[in-house]
Amino acid sequence: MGIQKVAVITGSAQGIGRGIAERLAKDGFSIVLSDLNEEVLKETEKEFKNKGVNVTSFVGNVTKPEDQEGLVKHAVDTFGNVDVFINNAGVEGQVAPLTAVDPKAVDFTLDVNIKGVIYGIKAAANQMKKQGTGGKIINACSIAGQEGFEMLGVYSATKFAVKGLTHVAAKELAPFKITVNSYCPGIVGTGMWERLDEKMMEHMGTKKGEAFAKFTQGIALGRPQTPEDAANLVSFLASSDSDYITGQNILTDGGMVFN
Ligand SMILES: NC(=O)C1=CN([C@@H]2O[C@H](COP(=O)(O)OP(=O)(O)OC[C@H]3O[C@@H](n4cnc5c(N)ncnc54)[C@H](O)[C@@H]3O)[C@@H](O)[C@H]2O)C=CC1
Ligand SMILES: CC(=O)C(C)=O
Repeated sequence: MGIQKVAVITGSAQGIGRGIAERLAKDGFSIVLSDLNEEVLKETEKEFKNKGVNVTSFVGNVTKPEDQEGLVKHAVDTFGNVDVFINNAGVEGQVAPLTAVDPKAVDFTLDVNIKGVIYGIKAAANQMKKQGTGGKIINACSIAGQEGFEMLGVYSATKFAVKGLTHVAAKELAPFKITVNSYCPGIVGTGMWERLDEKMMEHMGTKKGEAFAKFTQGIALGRPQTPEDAANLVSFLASSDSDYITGQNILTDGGMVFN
């Protein structure tokens, strides 16, 4: 193999982001992990190092443009360049009908899920343009970016925004051979769904585990998704096999939302 390509993944201390980082490491990338949660991030970095992965980490908040610039700078200082940048970090925010949304929760969810992706695209694309060798920007969308889900109105709106940003960035960056796509997972058993399940207890009158089970019943393939399932798609989007694909928001949900 030639020079190792470099992949940066936000929100990669745990959950889907960690699964993506593990897969891209197996695919031969040098890995830049990044997260707000320093403790879990450092533990994950240690585990990757113990497995022989060429890895570094950066503590950062995706809502802060200066952190996104710092993340890219850290990747370049450590490994020389950025080939793939994955805007994975996201939050579920409040679970509530639109008649009960809390303005602070709205701001928080929009900040992380929309502004975080905008600033990530900006920092990554400017670096890739400077390098002049193209690149791949990959965003975390969701089934909720393809169909609105009740009680998840604000979250759904942010994921529809990610879908739109993916279209725009793909058009603007195509002249520089930078492709921009998103992965749209379904019901993935991570910390996010543990919290969603708990928050839904209040509004749906469910017991622990019941909301997750109810949503899972809607999956044609009959099982919840794993981070590895989502990472399989991201691996393809990060590879040269996806070179002729841009501006697409691709479902990986076991058959839940049908386009
Ligand atoms: N879990 C699911 O069922 C689905 C998740 N997604 C999306 O996939 C992405 C990853 O989700 P999960 O791994 O399930 O979530 P998670 O909550 O398990 O992990 C998210 C990670 O992002 C980090 N993070 C949160 N806010 C951050 C910020 N401001 N700056 C930097 N890091 C931050 C957290 O510390 C955490 O390590 C999110 O964008 C989510 O919306 C999409 C569809 C389904
Ligand atoms: C977390 C998420 O995107 C859904 C709809 O499950």
